[in-house]
This record gives sequence, C-alpha cells and structure tokens, in this order.
Amino acid sequence: MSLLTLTDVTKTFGGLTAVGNVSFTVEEGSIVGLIGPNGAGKTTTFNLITGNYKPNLGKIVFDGRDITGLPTHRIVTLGIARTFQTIRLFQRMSVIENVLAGAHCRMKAGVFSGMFKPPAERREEREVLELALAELEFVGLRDQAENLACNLSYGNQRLLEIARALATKPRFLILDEPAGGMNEQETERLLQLIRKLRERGITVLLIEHDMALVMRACENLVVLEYGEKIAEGPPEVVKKNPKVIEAYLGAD
Ligand SMILES: Nc1ncnc2c1ncn2[C@@H]1O[C@H](COP(=O)(O)OP(=O)(O)OP(=O)(O)O)[C@@H](O)[C@H]1O
Repeated sequence: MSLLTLTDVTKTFGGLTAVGNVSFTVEEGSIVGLIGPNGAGKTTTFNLITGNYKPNLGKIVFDGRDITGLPTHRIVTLGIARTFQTIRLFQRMSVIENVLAGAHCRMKAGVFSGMFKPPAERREEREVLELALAELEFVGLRDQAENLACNLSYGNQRLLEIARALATKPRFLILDEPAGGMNEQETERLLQLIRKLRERGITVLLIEHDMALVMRACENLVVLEYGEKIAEGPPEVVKKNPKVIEAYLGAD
C-alpha cells in the first residue's frame, strides 16, 4: 500500500523552479532514498511534504488524505516526523529534555506546566517520560539522558534528533542527511538503526550523500536533478542509469 504519493508537485522561488512536476510514491514499510546532486531540490521536496513550504502546483497525499498545504503541526499529528540537514537541537538542554520536546506535540497537557497537577496529567507525564527514555534506548543514548545536548558528539547529536522525531510517534520518518559528519563506525550504527526503524513498521524517506549507505539502506531510490525526477527504482538499477551517472559526474 502506498503511504505517501506526490503528484506533479512544483515549488518555485521567484524565477527558479526548485522542484518541477515531481511525482513519486513511497510504499508503506519501505526505505526510500531521495538523491541527486547539490541543489537538485531534495530538501525543498522534504519541506513540501512536511508543510514547511506550500507547493505552487500538485498534490501530496499521505495515508489516503490530501495534506497539500497543511500546516506543519497538523502534518506531525498525522504521523510524519523529520530530522534536519543542519542539527536543530536545544543545545543547552539535556538529552532527555530534547526528546520530551518532541513528545510534547502528542500531549494534551504541557510538559512543563505548573506544579499542582491532576492525577491524569501526572500519569500522562510519566508515560511521556517513559516513551522518551525508550526512544533514547532505541537509538543507543539512554546512558546520556542527563547530559547536555551540546556535550554529545556530532554523530550522537544526529541520533538524538532521530529519538526526538520518534517521540512524536511517527508512521513516516524523513531523514535529511543523517550520516552527515558521521565517521564510518557511526554510519554503520545508523544503517542498523534505519533497518530497526523498518522492523518497527516505520516507513523511511532519506536524503543522503553517502552513496554506500544509500545503496545498502534503501530498496528504492528517487533521483532528482535541477528539480526534476530523472530516475526511480531499485539502487542496483538506478546506479546504472546513464542519466544518473551523467548527473553525478557532471556535478563533480
Ligand atoms: N528558500 C529558498 N529561497 C530561494 N531559493 C531556494 C530556497 N530553498 C532552496 N532554494 C533553491 O532551490 C534549489 C533546490 O535547493 P534544495 O536545497 O532543495 O536542493 P538539495 O537537493 O536539497 O541540495 P543540497 O544537496 O545542496 O542540500 C537550489 O537552487 C536552491 O538554491
């Protein structure tokens, strides 16, 4: 079953077409890579899916529902979460507080609201804390919960971003260059983590410049160049596509 479908989506900035007539589908439970040279329109596509941008034309359907142009907070509650190309953590807050900030959008009451709370609210807070700790455990940062986010290594900050996104209980997770700045060992851990996400039933859409990771992690790739889709299919087929080879060689 297709979880996400983009149909003829276009986004322009002034005279520049950042994304032009792009259509693709992400099947539920799959790991799909969105790749292409710098400036190809990958991040813009992510921003269109997550409601950070509104498309000029086209339609985005998630789980059978038209989400085109919905505000980001509505899209998050429908089950789409993301991480960012540049790390966006609360650097002076603890690791667990960063994850709680993600969980917050699912709570009826605020996490930090008041001292005298009714039992239902306290129960909800306990549950949210347990959820946040479980997500830290999942990404391998449980023992860092009390540490400040700024004290984590770059690779671990990226994992923390994933934990924070997971705390929103997504069905669909969008990862923007998760391996950026990671060493080989951290990238290997990330690959295992992405596979574990799928085992949890979470569908993953990934932008990544580390081609070795993309080829190993994804079962399907969508390739953009100058805002247009130039290829789509399994990695072993896409990597032999002359248009893709030319796009990458041309970029180098
Ligand atoms: N907010 C914006 N205002 C104007 N132009 C933009 C904006 N965002 C992106 N662009 C332009 O749109 C095009 C696509 O950019 P985008 O960031 O989506 O590409 P990308 O494939 O994610 O690139 P990279 O791999 O370098 O992150 C580029 O030419 C970029 O300069």
